[in-house]
Amino acid sequence: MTRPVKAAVFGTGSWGTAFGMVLADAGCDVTLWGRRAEVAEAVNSTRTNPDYLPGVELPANVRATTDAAEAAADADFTVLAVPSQTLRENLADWAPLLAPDTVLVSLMKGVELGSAMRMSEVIADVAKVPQERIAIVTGPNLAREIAARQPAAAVVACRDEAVAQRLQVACHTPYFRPYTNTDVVGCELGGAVKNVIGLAVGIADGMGLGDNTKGSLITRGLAETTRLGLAMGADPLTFSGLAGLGDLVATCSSPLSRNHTFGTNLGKGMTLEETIAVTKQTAEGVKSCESVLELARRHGVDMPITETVVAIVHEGKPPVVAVKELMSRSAKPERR
Ligand SMILES: NC(=O)C1=CN([C@@H]2O[C@H](COP(=O)(O)OP(=O)(O)OC[C@H]3O[C@@H](n4cnc5c(N)ncnc54)[C@H](O)[C@@H]3O)[C@@H](O)[C@H]2O)C=CC1
Ligand SMILES: O=C(CO)COP(=O)(O)O
Repeated sequence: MTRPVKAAVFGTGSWGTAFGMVLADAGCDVTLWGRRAEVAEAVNSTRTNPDYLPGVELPANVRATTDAAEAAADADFTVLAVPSQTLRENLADWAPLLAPDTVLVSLMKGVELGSAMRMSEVIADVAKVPQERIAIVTGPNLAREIAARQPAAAVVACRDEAVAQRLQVACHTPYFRPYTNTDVVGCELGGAVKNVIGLAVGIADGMGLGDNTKGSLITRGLAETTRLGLAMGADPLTFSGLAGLGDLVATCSSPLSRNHTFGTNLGKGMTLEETIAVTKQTAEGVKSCESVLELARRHGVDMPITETVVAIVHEGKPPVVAVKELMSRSAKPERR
């Protein structure tokens, strides 16, 4: 008899835990690694993660540990679900513990500050594994909705299509429908930049602006994401798929999105410090807007919405002034 697929999930935040549940529902044996003993204990003794997914009962084939070696042992898939800006440091500790042929799976939607590396690049750099053994999961997947087993589609991307297909099987459930893609660059950029556009839409919502503004920001946000993607070798069609438009729509529409909510608080007039103080979870766009802008500059790509978000979040530009400036840019054809 073959043994069940084994998955280790590093990070017991809301998405690590919810995706662990998806893998378990798909038949995998799942071990969550968490930093805090009380979270691991709660998962093992009450089958819940009260800090991150209160009220959600986890399947019996999910357990948790604070011992990284124990989590990593024999894992077919090693899933990484920590904040993008701590991944390098975290993975440096875990790399010596990884099972020899494990596939590393990134759930993260950010770009590293300083290096402007995508998460799959950070993984390759730190764990010294080829891109063919690195996959990502992305798409419109708000953790709380997935944890409620509401239907959603997703993308599993890997340069090696056979590896993407293995992961697709490992996380396919009646409520979670993953599609494969080999355009890792496009899928990762879609996930990271949608957080920046989610901040912009949140700011507009907080200012009391309506759905025309939202529709315009989503569409022009997708246009600047696609421009960057093309310059970086991505397939432009990826951006009209789940990793692009799909995730952008979910994030920009939902009060469950931390990036959207963060932007809304700023748009209502809270300062950056006040907004950070009330944000208990990772809002990747707050830091990644700077690394996305760095990528845009390196590749000579115009990303006016991203630039505006950086100016509001990090340079203290008042949203009202920023909107005026964005609207008074020189007129141009839509497709350029
Ligand atoms: N929550 C969601 O709906 C979704 C989140 N994502 C992405 O997944 C990634 C993780 O997000 P969430 O789980 O939602 O975040 P979260 O804020 O809920 O959890 C983050 C986890 O990382 C841990 N952590 C924080 N700092 C750490 C450090 N220095 N070292 C080790 N662990 C640390 C926290 O203890 C927590 O377990 C992000 O990149 C996010 O963009 C992607 C899709 C959906
Ligand atoms: O990526 C997400 C949904 O797909 C979650 O968005 P937030 O990180 O903004 O909550």
